Amino acid sequence: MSELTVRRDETEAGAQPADRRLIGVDHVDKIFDTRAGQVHAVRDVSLSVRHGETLGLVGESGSGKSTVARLMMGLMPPTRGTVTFDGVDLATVRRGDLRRLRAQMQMVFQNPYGSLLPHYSAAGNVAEPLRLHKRGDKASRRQRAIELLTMVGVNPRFADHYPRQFSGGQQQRVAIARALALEPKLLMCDEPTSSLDVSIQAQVLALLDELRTALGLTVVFISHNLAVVERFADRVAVMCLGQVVEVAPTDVLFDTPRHPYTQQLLAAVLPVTRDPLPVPADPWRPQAVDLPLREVAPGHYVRDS
Ligand SMILES: Nc1ncnc2c1ncn2[C@@H]1O[C@H](COP(=O)(O)OP(=O)(O)OP(=O)(O)O)[C@@H](O)[C@H]1O
Repeated sequence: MSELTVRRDETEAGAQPADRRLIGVDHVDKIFDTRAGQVHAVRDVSLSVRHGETLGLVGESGSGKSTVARLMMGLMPPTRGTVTFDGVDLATVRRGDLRRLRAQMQMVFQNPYGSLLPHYSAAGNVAEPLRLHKRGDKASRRQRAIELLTMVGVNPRFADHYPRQFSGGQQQRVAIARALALEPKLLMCDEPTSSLDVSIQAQVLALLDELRTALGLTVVFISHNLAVVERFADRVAVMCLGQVVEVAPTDVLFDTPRHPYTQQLLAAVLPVTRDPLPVPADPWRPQAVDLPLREVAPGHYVRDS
């Protein structure tokens, strides 16, 4: 790791001192060139994720959540700005070092079946990252895969079953076991329960909850389901039209949402479980504005609109 370029970042809106950040996203834009023109998917996003914390990322479809997730994982470069992982600038890191860093960031996807290799058994799927990263021999990888399957609640008797032979919830457990195989620091969960039945969702969330505590994982949790985010995240960032419009500790954001978009988002879903929040008389219309986040209370940042 000594050859890695280490950036000591300044702090940013919603951020922590550099040494407490596992992920640092600083003034990042992402523009996609498409045949129909440019898509400005992410605009001046600054976010940090502390070691061991769970950051919830919410916002309507197309607001840029998955793009931010992919940028955080170094799966594509930002058009502007910097992304750091454990103090390392992902844009300047060497290819081999990036590969090693990527082992520390693993993703759990919405569709577990689509994310598993259909012709590999459950144990084969879980052992695959170990094989790719040349960890251990075949027997020890299988042994480790079986331990991981057991840890996530898959009966090792089914280790040689194929993904199609499992239920959706069990498939997601296998996918989680595979994500944990390389002992990552970061688990990027992109709608990890959206494709599952409600009762199964609760079980998978409980599992993720146990694992993050037991393994000290840092988690970025993307979800449309605000009730889940409220339960699961330590802090929440709200995205709209490619921008982060508000960041706050979860209880603060849900109790006192300050940005009109956040207020509308919460008002749209929360009356079922909480007292309804007032809907602004003149509903806020999303606009792509380039204004900085303002700190309205300690740790609570809002974009002026
Ligand atoms: N590879 C790409 N090429 C062109 N445009 C893209 C690409 N990826 C994302 N976009 C566009 O960027 C914007 C943000 O997309 P993104 O998938 O990040 O949003 P999202 O909030 O994750 O949405 P969803 O909740 O539906 O997954 C959208 O307008 C999307 O069409």
